[in-house]
Amino acid sequence: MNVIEMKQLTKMYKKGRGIENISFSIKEGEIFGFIGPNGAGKSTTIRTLLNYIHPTSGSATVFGKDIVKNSKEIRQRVGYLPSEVHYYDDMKALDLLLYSAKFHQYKQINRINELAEKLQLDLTKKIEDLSFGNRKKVGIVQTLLHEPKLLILDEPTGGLDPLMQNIFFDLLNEEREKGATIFFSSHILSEVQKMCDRVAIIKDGQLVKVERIETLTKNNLKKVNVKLEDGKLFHSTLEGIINLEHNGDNSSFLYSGRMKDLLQHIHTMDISDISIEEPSLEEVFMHFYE
Ligand SMILES: Nc1ncnc2c1ncn2[C@@H]1O[C@H](COP(=O)(O)OP(=O)(O)OP(=O)(O)O)[C@@H](O)[C@H]1O
Repeated sequence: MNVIEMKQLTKMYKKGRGIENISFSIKEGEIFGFIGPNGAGKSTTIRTLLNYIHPTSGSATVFGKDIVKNSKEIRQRVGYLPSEVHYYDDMKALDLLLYSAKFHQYKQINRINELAEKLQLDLTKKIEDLSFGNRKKVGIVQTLLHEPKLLILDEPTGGLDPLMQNIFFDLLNEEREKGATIFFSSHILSEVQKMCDRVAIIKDGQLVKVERIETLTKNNLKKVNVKLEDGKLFHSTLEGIINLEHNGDNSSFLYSGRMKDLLQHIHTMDISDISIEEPSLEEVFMHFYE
């Protein structure tokens, strides 16, 4: 079953484009990444799905329900973490979270303490006295506390130190094991690579690609490192070679053509060392954005 389904979803702001004709679906139980640089349209897509802003055209469903007609029900069933969390500053973290639990008609109040303990969050403090990262933790507890079947997370790791990011990802894995579907946006590709089953890439408001993570990293593109004898530098005009860089007497590049062509091309060169490896998602991503 598709938990999220978008069909030609479009949002035009008065000042210009937000997103155009975005169509993709997310299946139940998937961890799905949404990747793109600043201003690409990730937040616009997410906010449209939750009906905080209205689509200009196209449609979408969450849990099979129309995002405009059934937005109240959808918001109640989803755990949504916005990229920037804004709260009533003079409330204590615990009071805010109790209020939130009530909104979701959630009764397991112990869970607030359990989550706060894992995230090392002091619930007795007022929101205004918390650092940016600790406010983010309040947002994370708020998002996870009612054990939603769908988590929609907009740049969830911003403000968390690397140790805390790992704790957060452990929490997400726990939710996934319980059967939750997770949709999260990021511009940090390594975390998407670590967590997600599939990824959608968005650029200038348009969908570039939806792909399984393995396919994306194995999709023909290779990272090649070469060292020539006598400290000579590698140069080539072979089609498919991009991003050639020299570091000392090492050369590296990305190659997107047939491997046979590359091997035929270099076999007469005085190569002293070579490695051909899978590129990182960052490198794959750069390739799409050339
Ligand atoms: N409220 C708004 N009014 C007008 N234009 C907006 C508004 N919000 C976003 N935009 C524009 O829509 C486009 C997409 O922005 P959006 O915030 O969705 O991108 P994003 O991928 O989430 O980026 P970021 O990572 O910076 O949050 C941008 O060109 C942005 O300037």
